[in-house]
Amino acid sequence: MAQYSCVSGSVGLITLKNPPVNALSAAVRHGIVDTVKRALSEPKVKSVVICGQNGIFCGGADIREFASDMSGPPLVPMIHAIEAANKPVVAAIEGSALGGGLELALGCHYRIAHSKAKLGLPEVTLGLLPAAGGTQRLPRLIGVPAALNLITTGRHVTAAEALQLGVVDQVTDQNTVDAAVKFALSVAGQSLDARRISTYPCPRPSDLDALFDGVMQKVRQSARGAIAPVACVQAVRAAATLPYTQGMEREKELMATLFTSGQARALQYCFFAQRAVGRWSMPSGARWDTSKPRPVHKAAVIGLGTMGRGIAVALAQTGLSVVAVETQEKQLMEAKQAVSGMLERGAKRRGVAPALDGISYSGNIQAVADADLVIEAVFEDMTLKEKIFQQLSAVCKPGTFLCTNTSALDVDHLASQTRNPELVVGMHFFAPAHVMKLLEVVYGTRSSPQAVATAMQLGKKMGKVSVAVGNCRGFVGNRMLKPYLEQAFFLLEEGATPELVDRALEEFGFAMGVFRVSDLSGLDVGWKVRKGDGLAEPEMATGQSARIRQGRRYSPLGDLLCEQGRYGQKTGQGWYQYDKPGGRVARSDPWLHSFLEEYRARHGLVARRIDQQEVLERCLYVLINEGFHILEDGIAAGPEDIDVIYVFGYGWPRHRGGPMFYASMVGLAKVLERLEHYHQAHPDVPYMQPCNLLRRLVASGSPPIQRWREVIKKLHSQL
Ligand SMILES: CCCCCC/C=C/CC(=O)SCCNC(=O)CCNC(=O)[C@H](O)C(C)(C)COP(=O)(O)OP(=O)(O)OC[C@H]1O[C@@H](n2cnc3c(N)ncnc32)[C@H](O)[C@@H]1OP(=O)(O)O
Repeated sequence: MAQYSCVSGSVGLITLKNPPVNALSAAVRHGIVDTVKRALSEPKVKSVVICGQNGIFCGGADIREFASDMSGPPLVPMIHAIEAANKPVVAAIEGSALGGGLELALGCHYRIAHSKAKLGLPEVTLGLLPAAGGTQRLPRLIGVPAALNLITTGRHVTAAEALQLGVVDQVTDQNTVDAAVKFALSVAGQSLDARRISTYPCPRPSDLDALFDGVMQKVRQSARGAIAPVACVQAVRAAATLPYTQGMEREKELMATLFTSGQARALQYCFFAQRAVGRWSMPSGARWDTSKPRPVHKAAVIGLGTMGRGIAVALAQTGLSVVAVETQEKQLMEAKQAVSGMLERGAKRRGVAPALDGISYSGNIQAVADADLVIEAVFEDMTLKEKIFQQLSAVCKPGTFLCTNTSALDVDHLASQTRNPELVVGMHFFAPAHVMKLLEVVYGTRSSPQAVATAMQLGKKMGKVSVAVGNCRGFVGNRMLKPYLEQAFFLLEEGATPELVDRALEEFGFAMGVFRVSDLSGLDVGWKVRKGDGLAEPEMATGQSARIRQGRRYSPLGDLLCEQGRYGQKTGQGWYQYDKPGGRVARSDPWLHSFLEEYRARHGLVARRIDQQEVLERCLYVLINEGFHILEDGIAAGPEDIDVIYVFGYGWPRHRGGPMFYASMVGLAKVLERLEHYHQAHPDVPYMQPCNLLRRLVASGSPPIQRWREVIKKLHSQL
């Protein structure tokens, strides 16, 4: 709703009220229409101020309404009526003015922002475009290049940048509503002819075609198949080439296509999923709202390899006091330099002072004695980790939380090495740890809710999207990756090439296909794991047993490449070839193709034609199937947890919503049918056997993803 009052004798003050972000719900739009009418009709009112309650102007249209029939006054005529008013209307922007909120402000005659306010048109991140005149007014106000940048990226700008760009007229450190009322009093009675943005001519850059062609090319490249950024460019082009009314028609037309698209549904699902994962729960019933985190002032990192360095940087950037421990002297010296460099570069980018003094270094584990929380980040070697957890348990002050950055190992086993297993949790960061947004917080059977709450809160403080998950081999992300990688290898055996598989996955929207990622992260990483699991032994790569291990189909292709020293980018050769060791541009490698042909001949495999659809179905559906197992096992509390992990940690295209959402869009019955089909064709691949939960969901009519938790709960109660 919107509340109306008359202040300072002649200013009509309209306050948007819809906690928590004053979204423009139908009730709020009704309120605005009514209160604006009232302000304009009251003779004593000479000017108007629009503000939002509780320090936030407006978070835009109410995204929850998009799923239902949109009723209530539409935004476009509402904003036109404000712009057409014959009394000055001033927007008092505190907190955020985003999406429809900024479009509302652009319909006002003046905009005054608090210095801490953020403004933006983030519709593109929801699969939409600013369709309440944003694509037509913003370029008229700040020029085409700047408008294109804001609209196609959806980025939020500070009040200072907004002032510089010309989005706002004034920035204040004082009470924004008071400043706006004072301003409104000063402009009462003045002509508004030059204040209606829709009447401005749109500045036309001389190289208009070149500008739009360049932007369109860049946008298409980075969009990875997302349609909204492209529509945003088309809408701004309409502003630059058509009269305002026709531009508005084009904006509406483009929005109509986006609004009902699957991509918009996926992106809006991601928006809410990202927030839902913060409301974590554990099978014990412990929850986010009943578990109190303990404050962490001092944190420690053990092991300063790539992961440890990134974690130390991320902790220091949060403002914590950090102790970084590395027992190998040479590595410690190198790490000191590397961490300082990372902190300096990060600080420069953010325009702040580097937190160099926040970190102290030591070669002795005793240095962590007074830390509130320790993150172990040494090699993936259980014996080494066991020793460290025993030492930590002896060295640390009572109550210190002991966390492991393992990406797959047993958190319960590590906890059993300590005196207080309830203080142990996994904090699985993704490389590079100071950049990647995802954090898996892994609770073991004995982890206390307080330990989980503390790790989740620390993750949030570090700017991570933290997801609480249960303990199993690979947790959620890496567990699901295993069958996906396995299928990619099998496809090569059956006739595909790395290029074909990668192209299918990249056209689907992944930033990189599976083989390019493997070259980037190093083939030796997986090789080491497979050796540890007793799967990869040199003598096993030949003869009858080469393609069967532990009773199931196995592909030794990755092992064979490693045996040849082809570790990927770092050695200049992997699934592709590179100019030199460390080179980044992947080129098709004739050697690899001959190697695959020889391999197939050796094993009596006849190459067949494999199309992109088979690549996608096999790679993605086995990954999704494992996701259903994870839900069935209670390792993830809901599909949102899995989807957020895949979008933020594994490059799953956000406009496809995450693997579980994607499955719901494809149709669960179809996913089941294809898995059954492939399992029949490949009975020696257990990952293809459809999960019971998937069958159950299909049997119960494939409910929408928002209702899967009910089916899962029922399943768990029957076990
Ligand atoms: C053909 C039809 C034409 C229709 C025209 C429709 C026009 C659409 C234009 C738009 O305006 S689309 C919406 C654009 N706005 C946004 O994208 C902003 C989204 N919100 C945010 O970025 C942030 O929430 C915030 C405003 C910066 C505040 O951040 P903060 O960290 O303080 O809080 P959150 O945890 O993010 O949010 C709190 C709570 O509020 C919910 N919420 C936030 N924004 C909206 C919204 N616009 N609509 C509905 N709900 C919103 C959020 O989901 C949280 O609730 P939850 O229960 O925890 O999920």
